[in-house]
Amino acid sequence: TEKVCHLSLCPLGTAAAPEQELLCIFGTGDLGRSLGQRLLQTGYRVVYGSRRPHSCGPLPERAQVMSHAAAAQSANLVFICIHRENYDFLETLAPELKGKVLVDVSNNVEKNLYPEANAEYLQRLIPGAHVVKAFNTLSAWALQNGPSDANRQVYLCGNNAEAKQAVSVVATKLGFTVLDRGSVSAAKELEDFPLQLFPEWRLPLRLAVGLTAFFFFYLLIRDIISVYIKEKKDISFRIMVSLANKVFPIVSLIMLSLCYLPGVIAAFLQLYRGTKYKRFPDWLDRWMLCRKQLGLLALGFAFLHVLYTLIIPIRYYVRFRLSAITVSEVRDSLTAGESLCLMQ
Ligand SMILES: NC(=O)C1=CN([C@@H]2O[C@H](COP(=O)(O)OP(=O)(O)OC[C@H]3O[C@@H](n4cnc5c(N)ncnc54)[C@H](OP(=O)(O)O)[C@@H]3O)[C@@H](O)[C@H]2O)C=CC1
Ligand SMILES: [Cu+2]
Repeated sequence: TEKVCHLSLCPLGTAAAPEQELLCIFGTGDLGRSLGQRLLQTGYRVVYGSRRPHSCGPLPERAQVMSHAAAAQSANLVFICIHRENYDFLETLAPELKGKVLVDVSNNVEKNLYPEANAEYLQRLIPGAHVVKAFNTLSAWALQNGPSDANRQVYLCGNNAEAKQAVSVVATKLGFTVLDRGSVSAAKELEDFPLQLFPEWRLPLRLAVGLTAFFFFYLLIRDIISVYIKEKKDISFRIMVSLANKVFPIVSLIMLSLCYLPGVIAAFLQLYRGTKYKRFPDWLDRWMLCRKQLGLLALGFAFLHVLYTLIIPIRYYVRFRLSAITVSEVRDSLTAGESLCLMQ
């Protein structure tokens, strides 16, 4: 209350702003720097813990750098912006980190690299601290530039409710929406998130590529190679536009039907079972979940079909114009020649 009074009494409001909270960041790498910059912009004070406090790379202005132990002691919340492979030294800091909230932001380069999640490993190294897994689904770039529509959510999990609360307050102040995923046993799942690049698109995309390849080769053999063998006519110039324009609508219609079919199957299944409160079989579940992607791909192929259909008449028109010009020029020169003859 003293600070509030002080502020309201000061007419210009310039003196003594309320003391800002001090947060600690271990590691002065890409992520540590971006996070620190963002925290400073939000109004926090930041202290870095580093192996080389005097010779680390460029850090945001107004941030302090100290040894790990000194930095840990000065703050209650420590972001561990270090790769899991280098966590082991943290064990020696257990006394300084006792009772602190440790935020594990780490990711792995592939799934199931280690038997336990990074956050669980960190908790095992420092049992006296409260580990919270958070921010790992964001990139350093997204952190530095602040939340965008695509990157608004911060997933977190941890065993200690107060620790989670403290981290979610920081995340909210940074402008993110916090999604609590439960206890630290959810950390494995959170660590796998960044490794799944658009998982729901994988199956539909493979299907689209497979269908396109299949119909392309089928039509190539049927329309072009067979004509070449039978009639010795080379119409390979058709491959680029006419043939492609046959493939697109076929693939588009198949994808569209695949988009609607699972809904119909599901409806029949529900009628057959006489209830809608029963799980669908796994294959149907997965199929239902990628309907949106199937539909969007179908739309994409239909769009290509429209585009190519518009291109073909333009091509013919240009060819027609060219031949028309040639014909009229030949005719002109002929008539000119005739009149010359007549004059002679
Ligand atoms: N970069 C990104 O976009 C994202 C990164 N992450 C995670 O953040 C963590 C850090 O990533 P990033 O900043 O990119 O990595 P960097 O390699 O850029 O930085 C890692 C930092 O860790 C410290 N460090 C390195 N080796 C050791 C060691 N043997 N002992 C102690 N400290 C060491 C160093 O800091 P110093 O020299 O000061 O001690 C170094 O700057 C990783 O776990 C990563 O998975 C998560 C999401 C996104
Ligand atoms: Cu068509």
